Amino acid sequence: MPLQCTESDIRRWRAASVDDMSVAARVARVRKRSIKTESKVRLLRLALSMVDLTTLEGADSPERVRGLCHKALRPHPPMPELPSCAAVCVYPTMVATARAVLGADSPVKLAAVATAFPSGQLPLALKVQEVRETVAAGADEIDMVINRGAFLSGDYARVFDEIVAIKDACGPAHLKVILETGELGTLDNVAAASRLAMAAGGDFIKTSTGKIQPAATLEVALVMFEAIREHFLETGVRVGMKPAGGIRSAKLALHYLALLAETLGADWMTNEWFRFGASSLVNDLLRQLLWRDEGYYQSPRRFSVD
Ligand SMILES: O=C[C@H](O)COP(=O)(O)O
Repeated sequence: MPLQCTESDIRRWRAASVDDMSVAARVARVRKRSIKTESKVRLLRLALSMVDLTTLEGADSPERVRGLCHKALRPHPPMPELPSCAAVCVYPTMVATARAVLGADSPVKLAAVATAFPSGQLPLALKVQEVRETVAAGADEIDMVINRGAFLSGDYARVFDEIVAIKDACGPAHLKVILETGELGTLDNVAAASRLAMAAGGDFIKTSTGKIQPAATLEVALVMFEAIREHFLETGVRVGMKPAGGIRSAKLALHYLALLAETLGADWMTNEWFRFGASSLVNDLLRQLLWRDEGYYQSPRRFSVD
């Protein structure tokens, strides 16, 4: 029997209420924090190990995806001691190509967006079929989008049931549930959608597709961290978090990690439980790491294209 939600669950999610002022104040405090040199190097390396290196363009080609996989495996070949990225994230049509480069037991996971990414506007049966075929082609992780139309018109049960069906279609693959927070309008809605997605079985909750503005923000991430913390306290189930879209600087990545550390703590400070969805963050992390090593910033031309 598939997981079901009750009227009382829906009432609880709908009642989610966020104090926007206190969220803004906490984010402002984190932005002002400075991080000491040694911790900074450690955190830059950690951030590198947490990147889902992403390409989601109509112009994606097998060559581009192969290059992305090599970059994720070894972000800067002259420094083989650097960690690999957590995953590559591609469209379903590119999964077989990526798997051929990564190999069977890769340290870099293979994530694919599915469920008619980014709009999600396809009948559920076709979304389920897309997910099954994408996992069969070799994806370790599926990044699905929620049905925002249903969510915003108040049909929470439909959003819940779709996530349950997609989770079932994932089989052994991990499921990340993209809320597309830039379309949800309020932080209250972000909190409600986070709770709903976790209750429906999402292994991760993810902010955005990267196709809608605003994408990830620290404010939205804080609300989602708090929802994850409450879910863990209530159920004992740990859920991961993936801010995605618009995270391009090492400085911003470190702000996310500071917020993560003070909200969810050390247990979440690993790529098992936290990822950055980003197409062009890696080179700025590398520039900062090499600056620490060599004392000056490298030209972006020194690195392969993100
Ligand atoms: O999931 C990841 C996003 O699509 C990447 O967005 P970005 O190109 O703004 O880094």
